Amino acid sequence: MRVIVGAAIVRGDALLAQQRAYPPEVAGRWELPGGRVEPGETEAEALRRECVEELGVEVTVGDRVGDDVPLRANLVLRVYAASLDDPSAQPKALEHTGIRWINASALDELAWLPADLELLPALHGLLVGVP
Ligand SMILES: Nc1nc2c([nH]c(=O)n2[C@H]2C[C@H](O)[C@@H](COP(=O)(O)OP(=O)(O)OP(=O)(O)O)O2)c(=O)[nH]1
Repeated sequence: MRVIVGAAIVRGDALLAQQRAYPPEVAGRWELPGGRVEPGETEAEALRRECVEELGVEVTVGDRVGDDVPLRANLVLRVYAASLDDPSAQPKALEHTGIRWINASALDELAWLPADLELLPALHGLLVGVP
């Protein structure tokens, strides 16, 4: 089983989402930072690497969020909570069209990738009770 890892980065009352620039079929859709786990990497290492590549920020990886979402044969999306090592850091869209910090009320309105829609209840759970 191969794994795509995603980071649910929460700061204050908001979750970071990024908008895909490619491929054309999914350009404009929103997703969590992350990507493929490379050989020899742990899932947390892959997430830390992807957050540097995609956002230019260092993160600490926490607990799993939700269940694995099947993407295709032998491939799943697996999400972990994460936080910015420097809470004042400004993540940048280095490989994406843009990023947004979204609060619970806007979570359901974004044009998420289909797999991410299945994670919305779990992502809401992360933002519940956040002041
Ligand atoms: N990163 C990420 N990928 C997701 C999410 N939801 C979802 O269906 N995917 C899919 C889209 C892609 O088919 C795959 C990850 O592609 P990617 O382009 O981010 O990963 P990568 O950098 O390792 O891939 P590549 O450039 O080597 O092809 O997982 C999500 O929330 N975050």
